[in-house]
Amino acid sequence: MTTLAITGGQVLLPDITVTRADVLVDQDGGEILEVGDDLASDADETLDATDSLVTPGFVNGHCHVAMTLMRGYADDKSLDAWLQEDIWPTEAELTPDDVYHGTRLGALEMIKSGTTAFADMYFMVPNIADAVEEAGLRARLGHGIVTVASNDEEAREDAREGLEVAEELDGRADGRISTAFMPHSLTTIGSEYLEEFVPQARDLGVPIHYHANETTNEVTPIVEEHGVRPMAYAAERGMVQEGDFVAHGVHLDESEIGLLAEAGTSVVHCPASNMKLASGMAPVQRMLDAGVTVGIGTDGAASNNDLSMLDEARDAAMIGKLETGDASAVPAESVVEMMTQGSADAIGLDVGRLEEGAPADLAVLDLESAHLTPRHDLVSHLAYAAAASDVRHTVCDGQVLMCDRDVRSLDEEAVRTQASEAAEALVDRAEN
Ligand SMILES: N[C@@H](CCSC[C@H]1O[C@@H](n2cnc3c(=O)[nH]cnc32)[C@H](O)[C@@H]1O)C(=O)O
Ligand SMILES: [Zn+2]
Repeated sequence: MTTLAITGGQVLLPDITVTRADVLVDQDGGEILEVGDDLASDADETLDATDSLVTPGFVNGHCHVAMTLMRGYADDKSLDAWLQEDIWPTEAELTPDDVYHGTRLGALEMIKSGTTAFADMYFMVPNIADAVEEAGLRARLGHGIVTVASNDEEAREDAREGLEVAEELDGRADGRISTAFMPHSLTTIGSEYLEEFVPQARDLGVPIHYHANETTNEVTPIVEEHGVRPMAYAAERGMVQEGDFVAHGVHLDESEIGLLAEAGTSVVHCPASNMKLASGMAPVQRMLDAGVTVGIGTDGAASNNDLSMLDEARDAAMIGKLETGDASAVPAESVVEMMTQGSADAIGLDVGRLEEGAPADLAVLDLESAHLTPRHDLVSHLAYAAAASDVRHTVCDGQVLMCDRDVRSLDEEAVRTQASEAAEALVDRAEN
């Protein structure tokens, strides 16, 4: 057995308390052997964690990773205008190579900011899987199905691709890749396609993931056309079941929150995207009170504009207070729980907890900086003060992806150069 020890640090435990401990990892099995005292002695490799905080790797519950290529390309617009005027025309020019390079760039950013697992909805998913495998990350991937602008044949082809991706990529990268069936949203895919294809996804045994209730424009048309709220509409089509997860859930009423809680369908909260696109404020504290599993996601880099879960955690805490008018809502413990266990549970990965037997996915944050001084409460620091650049080591599945800010699984320089070139050529094609 090859072992890795992370020594001398403060460790964030599953009950969201911090204690002084070492972590011993079985690298072959990718599993945590022990969290305790003096575990260093005969490990094959040691990562120093003195004056550092060891946390579970952060879990980004909803993303479109390859959209890093469009970071900063179209800002300051509402969701509909942004998608229709800028994003979709540019995405129409994306090549499989672009998606690969954009995903590698996003993976690099995630490794550098302590994220070890994510859920992703995009297209050309085999190229995404290649980049994930190379980067050493863990992911739940799916093909985003949109039928609004297609004829029947194209729509069914797109839905079939969603099924194929879910079936064929599941288990790739030594099991680090799993899949889901991903209709884009309740308003961008026709009801007849949901009725035909959701049962087939159920037969594959994969979860279903989609954007829901992100803006009022995603609520009103469903109420007008079908006479029920979107979550009831989704439930009627078999899309609100245990293990399913929706992105956003901004405009949810009490009946919908109750439905999600009862079904065991999770919500991935994307606060930065919701603020930037002026979509609204999700009722996160009410969802938590009702027993809904809530995770946190960045959404794509073009509506955020970064993939740092630490930024997202702070945004979640801040907007949670603003939404309720109560400064005790969505406290530090809740956001730290949501960015680790909450997101992991939402996307159905058995990660997010540093304990014996758990997958060895973790991040180590350097605490020796002005903005993390003094150290009254490290959970508070994680939620409110820590930044992506504080992350010094990242480990996924027992493998060291970054050591002392040096990324091992990817050539940082090459990834950035190739992604920049792909992004420039992409925008050129889209504009000419
Ligand atoms: N098969 C579809 C792609 C769907 S992937 C997921 C889509 O979600 C888009 N997207 C990114 N952020 C958001 C958001 O916040 N709400 C809705 N859609 C988004 C993204 O640009 C991408 O087009 C097609 O060929 O167009
Ligand atoms: Zn999204």
